[in-house]
Amino acid sequence: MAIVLGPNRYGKAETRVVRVTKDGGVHHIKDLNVGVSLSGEMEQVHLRGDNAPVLPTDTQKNTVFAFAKKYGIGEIEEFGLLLARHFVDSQPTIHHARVEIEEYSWDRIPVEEGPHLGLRHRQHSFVRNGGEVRTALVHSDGTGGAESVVSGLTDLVVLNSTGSEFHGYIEDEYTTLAPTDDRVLATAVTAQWRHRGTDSSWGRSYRDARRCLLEAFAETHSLSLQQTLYQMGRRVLNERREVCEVRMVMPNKHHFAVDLSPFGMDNDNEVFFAADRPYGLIEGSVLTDDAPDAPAAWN
Ligand SMILES: O=c1[nH]c(=O)c2[nH]c(=O)[nH]c2[nH]1
Repeated sequence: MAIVLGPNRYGKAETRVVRVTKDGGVHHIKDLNVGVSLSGEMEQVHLRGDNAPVLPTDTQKNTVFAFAKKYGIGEIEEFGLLLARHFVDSQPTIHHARVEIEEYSWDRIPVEEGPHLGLRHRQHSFVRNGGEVRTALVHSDGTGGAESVVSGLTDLVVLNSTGSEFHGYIEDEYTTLAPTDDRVLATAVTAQWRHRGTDSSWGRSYRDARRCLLEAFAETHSLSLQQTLYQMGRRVLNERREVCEVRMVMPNKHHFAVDLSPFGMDNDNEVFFAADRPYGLIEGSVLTDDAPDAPAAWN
């Protein structure tokens, strides 16, 4: 029996880099969490501990900081491509780079929240935006080689307080769920969308895709979260032709109407118990029929 080395990769996970760009007194902030993962000719390090082909993960981390200074941080897809191409192009032993980025957004402290703040402070004081996190996943075999870009977001928390039904499902001997023609539908959307190419107007594309997800969630009269998920993906694909596949993960954040009859009160879908677990977990992808197969893009 022979034993061989299987697929492997290595890198520095979760480098937290904050880049402040100073335009006179006006500062801008980019706050990222960057994961780098490299693969290539790594037999000898695994088999013999010979580190000759290894670009240390410490160096990978330093490269993230150095590139933040040297090139600044624009759209995260762009920064991901820049890093991924650099690792493969500069190191003969590295054949593939995967760069995963999360972006946390900061807002300037708004006038309503800090009416007494002077202009100087408004230029360099920020409040963390508690909303969703923007994401990017880039794969590159180097400049001119195979590449893929997947954009996305996590934790986009949305709720429809009506316009949602759920009935007509299988009823077996264990079913207790009552059918409903009016319920709260809430979820925390994780969505990722795969681009056909590697040069897009990343910022515009992101904002539009996010808007499509929100509009479709709000506008779909839902008979199930599965149906809503499909409509959300469909909307992105219809409006953003540079995107060919959308994958979504949506927990059903159940809101149960509380029985207030013991207190002599009715409850016309006004008071809910927001359960945190267990929750239904709805996952699915929506793609165009000409979407090229690209399982590696999601790796
Ligand atoms: O939108 C829903 N989809 C389901 O599959 C499901 N199952 C369930 O119990 N409630 C719901 N809601």
